[in-house]
Amino acid sequence: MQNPTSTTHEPDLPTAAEYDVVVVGAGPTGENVADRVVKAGLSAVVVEGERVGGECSYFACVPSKALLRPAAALAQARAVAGAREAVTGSPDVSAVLARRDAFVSDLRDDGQAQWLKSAGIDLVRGWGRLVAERRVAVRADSATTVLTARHAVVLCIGSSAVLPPVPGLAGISAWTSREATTAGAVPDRLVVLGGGVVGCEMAAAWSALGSKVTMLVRGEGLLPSWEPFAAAQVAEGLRGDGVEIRTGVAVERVAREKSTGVVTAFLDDGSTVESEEFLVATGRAPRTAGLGLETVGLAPDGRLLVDDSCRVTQVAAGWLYAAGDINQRSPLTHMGKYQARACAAAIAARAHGRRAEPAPWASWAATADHHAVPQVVFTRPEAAAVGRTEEQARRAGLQVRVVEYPIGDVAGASLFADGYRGHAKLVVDEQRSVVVGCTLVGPGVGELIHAATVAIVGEVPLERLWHAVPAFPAMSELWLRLLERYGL
Ligand SMILES: Cc1cc2nc3c(=O)[nH]c(=O)nc-3n(C[C@H](O)[C@H](O)[C@H](O)COP(=O)(O)OP(=O)(O)OC[C@H]3O[C@@H](n4cnc5c(N)ncnc54)[C@H](O)[C@@H]3O)c2cc1C
Ligand SMILES: NC(=O)c1ccc[n+]([C@@H]2O[C@H](COP(=O)([O-])OP(=O)(O)OC[C@H]3O[C@@H](n4cnc5c(N)ncnc54)[C@H](O)[C@@H]3O)[C@@H](O)[C@H]2O)c1
Repeated sequence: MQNPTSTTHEPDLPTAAEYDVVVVGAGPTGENVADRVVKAGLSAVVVEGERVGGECSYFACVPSKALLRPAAALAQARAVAGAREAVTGSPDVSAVLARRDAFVSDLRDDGQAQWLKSAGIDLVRGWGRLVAERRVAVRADSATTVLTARHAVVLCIGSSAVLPPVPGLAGISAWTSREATTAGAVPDRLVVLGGGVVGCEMAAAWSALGSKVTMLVRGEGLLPSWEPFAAAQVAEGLRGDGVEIRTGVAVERVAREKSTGVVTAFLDDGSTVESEEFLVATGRAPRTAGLGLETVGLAPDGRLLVDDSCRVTQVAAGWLYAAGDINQRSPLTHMGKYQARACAAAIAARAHGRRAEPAPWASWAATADHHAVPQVVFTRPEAAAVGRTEEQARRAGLQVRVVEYPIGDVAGASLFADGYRGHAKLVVDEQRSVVVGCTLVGPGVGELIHAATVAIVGEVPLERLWHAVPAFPAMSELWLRLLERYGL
């Protein structure tokens, strides 16, 4: 559409600029919204307060996987006779950290900023704040820029770690996922509070690099929203690597001894745990504080409710959107990028005068959020899931049938690793004869889960899935075995 217009006033007055779309936050979600609307012929500016690329690129997905991969590669080689003999020693810590640093570009965002430019997207650095309908003020270096959106403001500002109200926590320089993914040295001992995905992955990563890790978990086990067998096998893997997992415990207070730097956690069972570092991995919350939501009639720290096109339903006139972690629908990078594609399609369609009602599976509807959110936990063994667990499917009132299979019995798996251990569970909606959920645990299963995503999204009847023949001897022959066990 039109090119952005901009007016520069006296130095102490705000600079004003107008775009079709103003995106706040240049994480994976914001970058994709901007890219897609520009490709659709609209003008776009992205506002970023920290680094272009967001949490994912520097403090989350990328560095955590870079930390985890070397130990996984070693374990894979050690699982194959003939290769095992060539592998000696343990991971080279400084090489692992150097590779991690390279993956996060030493925390510099020049490359991603350059990509924005090459994609025709303007960048305004600074923290954005809503100041009125379709207006975002950005303050940086004592100057303020006011950006006006002709069609849409899209909030893609992500989430930040939640610190629970544990007495003493504020005074011990506790790690959050940011420190856990960027640390430059291996702590002798690390305590991890929380048994979710961050807790499990960081326990695996730092334990493999030589830290003595203790996980403090308030519930009965790890990964509470996963199939119990998957959580149990991840716990078994962590324990096998020397991680101590203490379940059913709460931390009453923490303190760091000044002279030694040692942190002591005092638990509700009367025991204590000491460590050099203490990682809080107890979930994340949207970064809505200070965003100026009240200036457009929303509660200042309130939850943003969105429809399937990510349009905020509490705001009249439909100009405000929220995509990615901020809307709490599916807080994962790939789902944020998916929402970005849907949201951008909706904005572009509406800008061109179409209603773009978010009907299920329309290109402007993030329908998969409700049915097929894949996730891989990169522990050893890996766990991968998509769709509903058996319990979730039953709670949803579906007529459920479950099929399970030991992945190690698949020829491809036994060739992949000697004595391969893994397990698969398929949840079938009997009424429609379609897969609604799948959970896999075992080495390399992260690469197998997409087949289940395709089956769920495509609502492929099992009788037709039968004709999707997996190659021999690949691990994906698991699909044949599952369908045979189902009775086909
Ligand atoms: C340790 C860890 C590991 C993870 N691993 C994975 C994984 O393997 N796979 C996966 O799919 N997901 C993973 N996640 C989740 C993933 O990081 C998030 O889902 C993803 O980053 C969300 O993207 P986003 O664009 O919505 O937000 P973010 O990546 O958080 O980006 C938001 C951006 O907005 C900016 N911003 C915020 N407020 C403002 C403002 N007012 N003005 C201007 N800019 C602002 C921020 O600086 C940031 O750059 C992980 C998370 C953690 C913590
Ligand atoms: N591989 C991946 O896909 C990946 C990796 C890391 C993070 N992530 C995403 O990042 C987000 C954050 O992950 P996370 O692990 O921090 O959150 P989470 O919600 O997955 O897990 C938090 C855990 O902390 C526990 N907890 C909460 N309050 C507590 C307290 N006061 N004391 C003790 N335990 C407490 C919860 O019971 C839960 O088990 C999630 O959306 C996750 O999916 C994804």
